[in-house]
Amino acid sequence: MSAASPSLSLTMSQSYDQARVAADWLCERLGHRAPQVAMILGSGLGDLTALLGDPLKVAYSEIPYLPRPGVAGHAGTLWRGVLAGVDTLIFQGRFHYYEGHDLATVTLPVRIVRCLEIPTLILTAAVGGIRDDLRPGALVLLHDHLNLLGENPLRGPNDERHGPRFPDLSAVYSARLRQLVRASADELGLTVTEGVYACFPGPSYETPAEVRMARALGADVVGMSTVPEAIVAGHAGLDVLAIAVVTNAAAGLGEPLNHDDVLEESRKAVAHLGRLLIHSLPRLASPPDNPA
Ligand SMILES: O=P(O)(O)O[C@@H]1C[C@H](O)[C@@H](CO)O1
Ligand code: HPA
Repeated sequence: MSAASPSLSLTMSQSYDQARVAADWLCERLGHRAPQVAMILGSGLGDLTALLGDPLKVAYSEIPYLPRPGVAGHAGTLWRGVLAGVDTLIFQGRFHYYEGHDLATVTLPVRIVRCLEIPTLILTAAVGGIRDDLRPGALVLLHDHLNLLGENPLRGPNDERHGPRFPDLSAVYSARLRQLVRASADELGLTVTEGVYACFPGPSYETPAEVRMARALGADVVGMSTVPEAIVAGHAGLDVLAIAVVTNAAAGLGEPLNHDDVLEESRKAVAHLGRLLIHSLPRLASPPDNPA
């Protein structure tokens, strides 16, 4: 049932059915009680799974309909365990549009999270920094995005089981969750800023002119993921937090780019991102009317 090669285009209803099958399969394998929080880990951030206590894991290749990630730094393992007392599901690795997948496949993990009835989704990503203060290692909470993919994962007939035809994305990145993380960062003495993510299709890094365009459009960071996942999560009514790790100055603003350097920088950031998650996760997992 799983595919190693890029998939053909799926309708939204087919992706709902696939997510339902995968979620039911995961309930049998990892337990029927819904985890409190789900995370999708970006390039080089896989070592965050070491924070999990009592971990259970399953290879993506075993999960119905999930392809194997084809990019270094994306292991392709799904974990369930306890992080700072919070029952957490972690996708160690994501699918990117540039790998050749359609956006339904890219966002299948998000649909699975919805089918598992997990209310809160934390997206993480490695990014290039455009804003002058964003040096490698900086953590940026996304408060908005520019979808420059030229595609939208919700294109095609809408399936109301997923969400409404015309979802409002004006608050897709939860202000409440961002505020909780900022409070945790303050208590830990960590610097965290906010910014706008511009999503390019990749796999080539942006040109300097594209980075200047993204800056002029209001972007603070650039990347090749996260936005399709956030759109689908917003459509499905999930509470979304997105944390970007700056791994490099965006093209034209620093050194030439390569993925090995991106991985090296994001692996370095695991330590402080991990501290931040350990501190903030109990608050993020608490219902708004019952703060931890
Ligand atoms: O999965 P993320 O967005 O963290 O990965 C970034 C974007 C490309 O896949 C890759 C470029 O180095 O890292
Ligand atoms: O500069 C970048 N551009 C796009 N994606 C990235 N992922 C890490 N750095 C970058």
